[in-house]
Amino acid sequence: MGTEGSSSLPVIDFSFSELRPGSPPWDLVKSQVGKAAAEFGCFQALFNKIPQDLRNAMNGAMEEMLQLPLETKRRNVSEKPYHGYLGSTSARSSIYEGLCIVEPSIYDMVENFTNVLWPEGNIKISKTVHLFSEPVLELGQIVRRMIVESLGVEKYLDEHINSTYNLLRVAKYEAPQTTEKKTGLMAHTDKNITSILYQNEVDGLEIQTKDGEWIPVKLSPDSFLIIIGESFNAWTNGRLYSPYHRVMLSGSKTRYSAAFFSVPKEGYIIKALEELVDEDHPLLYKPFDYSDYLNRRFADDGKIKSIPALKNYFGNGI
Ligand SMILES: O=C(O)CCC(=O)C(=O)O
Ligand SMILES: [Fe+2]
Repeated sequence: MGTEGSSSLPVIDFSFSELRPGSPPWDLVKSQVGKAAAEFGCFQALFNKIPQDLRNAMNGAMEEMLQLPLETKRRNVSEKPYHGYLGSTSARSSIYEGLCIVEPSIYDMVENFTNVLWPEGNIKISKTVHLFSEPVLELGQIVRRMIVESLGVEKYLDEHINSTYNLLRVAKYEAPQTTEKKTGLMAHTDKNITSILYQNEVDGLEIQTKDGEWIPVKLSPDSFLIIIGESFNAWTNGRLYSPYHRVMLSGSKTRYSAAFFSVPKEGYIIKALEELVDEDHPLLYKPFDYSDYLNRRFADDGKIKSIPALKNYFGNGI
C-alpha cells in the first residue's frame, strides 16, 4: 500500500483500467481502502482519469474565481451554513477564502454559481468545473462502495449513496511570505461523510495520526486526498477514523484547493448500523440529524473551535 514507516500516509492506486466491483483489482484496492480508512481515516488516491490539460484548466479556474473582487465573491450566498463565500473568522485564518458550489456534477448548478459571479456568464469556467467534478465524484462513489463492502454491510449501499449530496468548496490560501509556517486553516475534523481534496502544486495540508503525530501531505499532481468525516465515523460506529487536519503554509506561493464533500441530505438521521454495534463496539453516538448538528456547530463557530463537537452534542457517554 506504499506506507513508508510510521510517518507517511497510505497511497492507493486507483489507476486500473478495469476497476469493476468484484474484479481482482477491485478486491485488492478495496482491502487497502478499508485498512487505510480504519487506521488513518485518510489516504492519497492515485487517479489518472483526469488529463493534465483539465487539471491545468481547473487550477486556472480556481485562481480566476478567487481573484475576483471581494464584493463579487460575497454574492456567493446560501441559507445553509458553510454553503457560500467564507472569509476569515476566528476559526479560519486571515489568508483563507472559500467559494461553494452545490452539486458540481450537475451543469446547471455550476452555471447558477458562475452566473452569480459573472452575470454575463462564464462558459469556460462552468465547463471546466463540471468536467473536472464528474470523475472526482465517481472516485468518491468507488471509495464509499469499497468501504461499505469491506465492512460487510452491502445491504445498506444504496441507502448510503442516496443519503448524500455533493458540495464543492474552492479555497485560496494567500502566500504568507514567511519562512515560518503560518496557519491557513485551523485543525478540525470534517463533519460530513467523505471529503476529496485536490490542490494546485502548493502543499500545506497536514493530517494528524491516531498517535497525535502531524504528517505533512505531499500530493502528486494526479492524486487526491480522501478524508473520512465524523458522520461516516458515526454511521460505522467508530470502525472508520475521522482525522484532525489543518493547513500550514510558508513561502511565497498562493495555495488553491478544491474540496469535494459528500454531505448528508437535509433531515437525514445518522444512526450507527446495528450490525456494527456489539459488546466489543458499544454505541458511540446517539442518532442525530446532520443539519441539526451543523446548525449547532455554526452557532458555536469561533467559540469551540477544534473541540470534537459530535461527542459533546451526541456522545453516548463513553
Ligand atoms: O484546503 C485544504 O486542503 C483543506 C480544506 C479542508 O480541510 C476543509 O475545507 O475542510
Ligand atoms: Fe477539512
